[in-house]
Amino acid sequence: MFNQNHLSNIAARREQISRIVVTAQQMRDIEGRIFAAGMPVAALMEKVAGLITHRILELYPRSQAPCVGILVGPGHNGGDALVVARELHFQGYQIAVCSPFSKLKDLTSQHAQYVKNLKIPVHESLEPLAECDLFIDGLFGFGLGRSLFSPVDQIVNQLNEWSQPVVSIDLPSGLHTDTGEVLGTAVQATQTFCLGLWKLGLLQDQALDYVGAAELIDFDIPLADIQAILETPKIQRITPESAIATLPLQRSPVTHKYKQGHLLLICGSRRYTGGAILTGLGARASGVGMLSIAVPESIKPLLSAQLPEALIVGCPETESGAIAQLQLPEKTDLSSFEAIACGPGLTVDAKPIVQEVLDSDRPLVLDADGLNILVQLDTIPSLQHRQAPTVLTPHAGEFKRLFPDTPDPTKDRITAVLAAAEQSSAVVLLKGARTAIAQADCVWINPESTPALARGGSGDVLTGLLGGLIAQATSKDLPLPEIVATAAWWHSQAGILAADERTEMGVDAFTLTQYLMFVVNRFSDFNS
Ligand SMILES: NC(=O)C1=CN([C@@H]2O[C@H](COP(=O)(O)OP(=O)(O)OC[C@H]3O[C@@H](n4cnc5c(N)ncnc54)[C@H](O)[C@@H]3O)[C@@H](O)[C@H]2O)[C@@H](O)CC1
Ligand SMILES: [K+]
Repeated sequence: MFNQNHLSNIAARREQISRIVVTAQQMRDIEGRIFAAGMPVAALMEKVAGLITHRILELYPRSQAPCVGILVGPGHNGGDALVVARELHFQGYQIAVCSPFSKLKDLTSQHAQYVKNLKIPVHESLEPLAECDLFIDGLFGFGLGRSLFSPVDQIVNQLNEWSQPVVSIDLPSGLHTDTGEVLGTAVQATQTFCLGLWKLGLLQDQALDYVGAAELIDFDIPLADIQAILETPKIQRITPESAIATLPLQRSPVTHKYKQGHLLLICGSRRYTGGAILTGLGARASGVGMLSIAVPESIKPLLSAQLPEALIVGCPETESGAIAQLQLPEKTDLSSFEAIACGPGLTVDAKPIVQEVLDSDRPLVLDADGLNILVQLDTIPSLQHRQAPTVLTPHAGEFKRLFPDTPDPTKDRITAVLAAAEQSSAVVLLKGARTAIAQADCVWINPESTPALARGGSGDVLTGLLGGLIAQATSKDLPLPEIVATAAWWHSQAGILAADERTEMGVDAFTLTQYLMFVVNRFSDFNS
């Protein structure tokens, strides 16, 4: 009987699976449970390779890629590749195999034997595959334990030089499964079919030049086996569903502006006026009920002209044009706001202001010069004194200044951001191509972005957006790191949308603010 419930359970499971990120060891343990439960290793390899073959038939039809070169390593990644070789052979592709290892795991060796018996040519070197239109990289998967050495490193370098399309099975051979580090050399894939669950290394910035378009091949790992293994750190991919679920999309029919959150932005200086405007426009897009923006008195008219709906608070300024002192309207103090976001364009001359907001009992976002001043005030003790949550939004340079004692964020961003969150008790958002957000022992990774966002002012937009979301969320009791994750996702999706329409060169920070609302519109169905 047709069971609608069963189908929606399958869809929900797929979505859950797409959020999970694993290390090599976790994958090995999960795989171990499946095999211990009775799934034959060979059967699983057949299933996975069948799914890969199916995608290759769709993406690279025989008419476009008649001749396919298959690179085979010693382990089960090589076994997968040999099954794909066999199946593509039966579909009429012309196949040539390069298998440079003399010793193969048993199952891989059996597949190699059968492929040879089918008269598919198997070579030790790559040269005979020079005329192939497409390559399948099955050299190493999550079992790679050390740097590539001769002759495999030369094979990989030669393959990269040929610049033909390459499909990597599980991950590009040569990448560390957890850190994404290049171990000697690595395959530059056009497409990576990640098997079963997302491997952490594919979501690390340093891997991105090698991964190409990444796609998950879901082979129905039972959720119970995953849950039995995954403890901490818990690493999650942000999905449209998870992001949209945290947005304050629905308002009560009877409400008023102060019930929709009141955000205080503290930003700008005579030197940096644009940062304040962009932060304000980011906050505007968040839908926040009330927006107050504290700036130096002399730039108040500029802000008022750009953000007529906001309450612009002109403050006394230093000789250099930074805010000298917060001068809030009568009967208002910092506790009047649901959230404070502070930093863009401040200059480091606004040090007393940052001290004041750190001392407040309000949720606080610190960015840009707010972070530079925090370093001067001594990061960890300043944060540990806080009575309310703090969100820090550094890029890698600011991160290193804030947290000199964590692992290098350019080598392993996830370990670094986890260490920073643990040391500071703050929510730390480490900006990058794959922005990572950590609190305690949990990390959220934004899996999609665009280099179009590598542009002055786009971080200011994020600060405003984030502040506005936090201000709205406090009344709704939503978990803070998930709101931060949503802001990061929303911001990057707006960049993607804008770049699609205007090219990557066309996404200046002001334009970005204009695309934010379209993202919610486009994805709001995910919430129903
Ligand atoms: N996890 C799963 O449930 C599944 C895994 N499968 C495949 O199995 C793969 C993992 O298989 P394996 O554990 O056999 O690992 P790999 O196939 O990644 O390779 C490990 C083998 O390479 C050798 N090796 C490691 N580093 C080397 C180096 N630098 N130079 C030379 N040799 C080196 C190891 O001694 C070992 O024999 C996955 O990536 C995936 O492709 C699939 O077959 C089906 C399902
Ligand atoms: K591979």
